Amino acid sequence: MAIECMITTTRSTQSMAQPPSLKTEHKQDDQKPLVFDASVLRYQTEIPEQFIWPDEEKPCANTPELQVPLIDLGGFLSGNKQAAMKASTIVGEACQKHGFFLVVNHGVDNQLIADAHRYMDDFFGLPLSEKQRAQRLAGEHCGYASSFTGRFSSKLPWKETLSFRYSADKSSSSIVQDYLCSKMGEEFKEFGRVYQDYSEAMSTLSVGIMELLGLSLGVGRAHFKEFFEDNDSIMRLNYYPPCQKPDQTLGTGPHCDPTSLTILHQDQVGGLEVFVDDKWHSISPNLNAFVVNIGDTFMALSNGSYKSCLHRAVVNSQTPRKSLAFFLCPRDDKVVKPPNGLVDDTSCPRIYPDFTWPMLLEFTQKHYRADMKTLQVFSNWLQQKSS
Ligand SMILES: C=C1C[C@]23C[C@@]1(O)CC[C@H]2[C@@]12CCC[C@@](C)(C(=O)O1)[C@H]2[C@@H]3C(=O)O
Ligand SMILES: O=C(O)CCC(=O)C(=O)O
Ligand SMILES: [Fe+2]
Repeated sequence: MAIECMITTTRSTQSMAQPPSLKTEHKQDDQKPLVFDASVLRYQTEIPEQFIWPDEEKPCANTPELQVPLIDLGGFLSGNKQAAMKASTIVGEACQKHGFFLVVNHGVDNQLIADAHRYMDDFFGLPLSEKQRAQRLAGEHCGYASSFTGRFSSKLPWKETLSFRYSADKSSSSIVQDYLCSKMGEEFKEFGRVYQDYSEAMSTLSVGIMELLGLSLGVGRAHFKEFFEDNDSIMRLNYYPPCQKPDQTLGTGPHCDPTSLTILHQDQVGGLEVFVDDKWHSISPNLNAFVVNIGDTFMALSNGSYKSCLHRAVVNSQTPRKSLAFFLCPRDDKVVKPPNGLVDDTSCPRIYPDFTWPMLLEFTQKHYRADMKTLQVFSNWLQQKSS
């Protein structure tokens, strides 16, 4: 394995040694703001230095494929007990190792998935000034972001994103459509409807997967299902334009999702990588499958037994890549603590303190450039604050 494919522990140890407030990165006032406009950048032979990643984090050639189980949800969703037991055992093994698995026969309409991809092409194909009608504002996590140019000044991701909030609360049945129309105009009504429907489908699927995770952890189907039934989640459209120097940059830098569960649909281009057994592995595209991964919040809910694993996305010089990510999050007031069945004072003591999702979200947004060990750093910070 090439040395640049390895991640040394030095970096994360250094991060943890400093108070999180020191890790906030500010843009220098005297710098001309950098703009990520793919329609302009594609005509340049070099890429701006802010997008060039350090050698030890650059993409590697010949990444091996990650062996992730393909879970057939068909039997489980239609109430077949044997299928449920089989699926929960396989999912449990994957979650203890790296937290990634694929689901097929998930019940989500293929036409809806295709529409969600098609409307992404329309949106990200708009001129920058039009996309900026939905500009993500400082300190917020929703809206349109062309890279993270306003937020960080180095190791910028080669991507554009459009993010919005989804709420499973009955009184918010058109929250996605209303938000997108309010930002982009009434002509985006159909666009908004597609992502409203898609987010709803993801919410339903994620609650189903929560039942499976509850079974696999031995706490029963109901516990996590009830915890997430009224979820207040985030939907993100990731668009990775082709890059003339794909070996120098990253589409999404190495990170663990701080959220609870991510359901990702990647197109046929490929680019998702996961860090397992000290090296990067790719997850091959499969249009019939969703890639599911455990996030930090669920790692805390499982008292550390299910892993939230480092992942990233690489880009290529030829083809734009798209992925649709639904980040499941609990309602704001829910206390994140593992069920009693997963805690034992002697054999399985609590690893993380109680917190709420807005606390962790604020931490990742305001105090820290979260990447490798967000949950651990956040947890140390909480414990230090309360002592
Ligand atoms: C680089 C990052 C952006 C992100 C926070 C993070 O440090 C790692 C994960 C990203 C993510 C994914 C889910 C939604 C989001 C708001 C979050 O909590 O974690 C985003 C963060 C972001 O875009 O600011
Ligand atoms: O695009 C991908 O494959 C990964 C995106 C991702 O990890 C994220 O948005 O959190
Ligand atoms: Fe992610």
